[in-house]
Amino acid sequence: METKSRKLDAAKKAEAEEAEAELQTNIVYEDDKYVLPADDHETLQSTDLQVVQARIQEIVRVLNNFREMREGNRSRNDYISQLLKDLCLYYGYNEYLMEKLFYIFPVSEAIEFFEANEVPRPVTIRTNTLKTRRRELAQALINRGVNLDPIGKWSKVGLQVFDSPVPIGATPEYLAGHYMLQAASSFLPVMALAPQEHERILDMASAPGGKSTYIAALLKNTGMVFANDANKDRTKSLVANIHRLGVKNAVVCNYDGREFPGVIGGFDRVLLDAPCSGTGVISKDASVKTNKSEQDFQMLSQLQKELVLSAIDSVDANSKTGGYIVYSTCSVTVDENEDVVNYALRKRPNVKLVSTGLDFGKEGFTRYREKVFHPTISLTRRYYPHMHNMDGFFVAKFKKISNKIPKKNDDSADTVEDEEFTPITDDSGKRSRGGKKDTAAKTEEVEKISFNPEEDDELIRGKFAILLFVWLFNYKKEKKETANFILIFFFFFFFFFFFFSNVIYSIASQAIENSEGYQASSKEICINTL
Ligand SMILES: C[S@@+](CC[C@H](N)C(=O)[O-])C[C@H]1O[C@@H](n2cnc3c(N)ncnc32)[C@H](O)[C@@H]1O
Repeated sequence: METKSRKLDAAKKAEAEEAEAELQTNIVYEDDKYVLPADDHETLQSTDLQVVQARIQEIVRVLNNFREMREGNRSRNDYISQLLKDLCLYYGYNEYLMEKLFYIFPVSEAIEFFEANEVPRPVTIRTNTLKTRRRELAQALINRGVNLDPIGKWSKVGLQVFDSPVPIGATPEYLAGHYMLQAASSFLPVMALAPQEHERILDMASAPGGKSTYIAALLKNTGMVFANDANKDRTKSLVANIHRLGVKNAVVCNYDGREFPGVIGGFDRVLLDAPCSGTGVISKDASVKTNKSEQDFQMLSQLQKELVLSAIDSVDANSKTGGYIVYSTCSVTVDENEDVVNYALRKRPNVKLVSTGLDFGKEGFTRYREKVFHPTISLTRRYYPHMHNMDGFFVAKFKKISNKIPKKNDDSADTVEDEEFTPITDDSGKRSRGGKKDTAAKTEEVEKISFNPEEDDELIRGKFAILLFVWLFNYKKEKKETANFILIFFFFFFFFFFFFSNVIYSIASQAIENSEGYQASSKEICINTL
C-alpha cells in the first residue's frame, strides 16, 4: 500500500514537473500533437533560449514524422520557416546564411552541424618530415608533458594534441620547425594533390603556407613549389613558415591568381585552396555567422570560378608525372564548391574529374535543390565537423587531358549535360574542317592560352636583339669610331648576326638549365622581390 502510494506521488510529481516545463518553454500540445505558435512576431521577440531550443526539438520531431505528427493542415513549410527563425535566434546566424546551410543537410543532421559549430575542433599538428619523424616528435612533446595521439590511420604525419602544459605554438620543437600547427582538414587537399618528387608545383593561394610547406615536404625539397598569394601582407607569414620549416625549394610570389598562367605556367600540378566564406570553420570564427551577405557569396563564387580556370590553364597536360589540379575550400556551401567545379567542367572540357584518392568523406552533390550537376561531381569529397570531427571542407581533383581549350557556343546553361566532346582540331592545334555536324555546332575553335616555352623563347630572343642595339648606341657616345665600325658591321651582317644570337641563346639557355645553381638563383630573385 505504502509502495503504491509512493509510486502515485512520484507520478504526480513528474506530471507537475512536465507541466512546469511546458509552461516555461511555451510548448503546447493538442491531442498529443505539438501546436506551432500562432503569432510569429511574438516568437521572434522571444529571447528565452530555453523556449527556442524546446521548440526546435519539437519541430524537428514533427518534421521527422510529418504525416503522423503534423497539426491539422499545417504544411511542411510552416514548420520549416518557424524552425529557420528559431535556429537563427538560437545559434546567432543571419537568415540568409542559415537558409543556405540548412538545406545542405536532412533536418536532424542540420541541427547536428549547427551544434558542432559551437564546439572547438581538436588541436592538430603536422610533423615536418623535412626535419624529423612523427615518432621522434611525439616523444619530444610527450617529454614536455604534452598529451597526444596519432590523428588517425589516414595520416602518417598528423598528431592530435589533447592537452599541453606548454603553449603548443611556442615549444622549442615548434620554433625549430619540427611541426606546423595545422587543422586536420587542411592535410586533405595536399594528400589529394599527391605531389611527386622533382615536380614543379603551384600553390595559387598559399598564405600562410600550411599546404605549401606540406607540398615541399612531400617533394623532399626537390623540384619547386611556387607559393603565391595575392595578399602581400600575408606573404610575410608564408615566408616565415617556409624558413622555419627548412623549405629550400620554394619561390614566394605575390600575384592575383587570375594572372596565371600569364606569369608562368606549365606546372605539373596546381593547388587552388581558394579564398572562401569560411562556413566550414565557424567554430574558429563565429563572425562568419553574421558578416556574409548574398552579395559576398556571389562575389566569392565569381572569384573562385575565375581562379579555378586560371589554375587549370596553368597546368601542363603533357606533364609526364602530373597534369593535376586540386580545388579546395574550407566552406560547405554548394555555390563555392560543386557550382564552381561544375562551371570549370563546362568552361574547360579539356579537364575531367578524378578520384581524390582520399578514403573517407562524403560524396559531392550531383543535385542540389533546383540544380543538377555533372554526374562525375560525385568524385569530389565533402567533410563536416559533426561527421568527421574536423573543419568543414571540400576537395575536388581534376586531370587535364589536353592543353587545347575547346570553346562551346552555348554558355547560357548553368549545368552540364553529360555530353561527349569531340574536338574538331588536329594535333598541331590548327582548325580542321572535319568533324560531325552536331559536334561542330558545339565547338568553335581552339584556343591555346597555356604556357608555351617556344613562344617565350621567341619573345626573349627578340628582346636580346633590341638590347644589343641599345647597347651599341650607348657605346657610340663614348667611343665613336669603334662604335661606328661595329654598327656598320652589324647592319651589314644583320641577318647573319641575328641567326648567331639564336644559336648563342640556345646554347646558353641549355647550359643554364643543366646547371645545378639554376633553381637556387631563381628562388633568391623571387624571394628578394617581396
Ligand atoms: C584559404 S586561404 C589559403 C590558405 C593556405 N592555402 C594555407 O594552407 O595556409 C586563401 C588565400 O587566398 C588568398 N587570395 C585571395 N584572393 C586571391 C587571388 N585573387 N589570388 C591569389 N590569392 C588570393 C588570400 O590572401 C588567402 O591567403
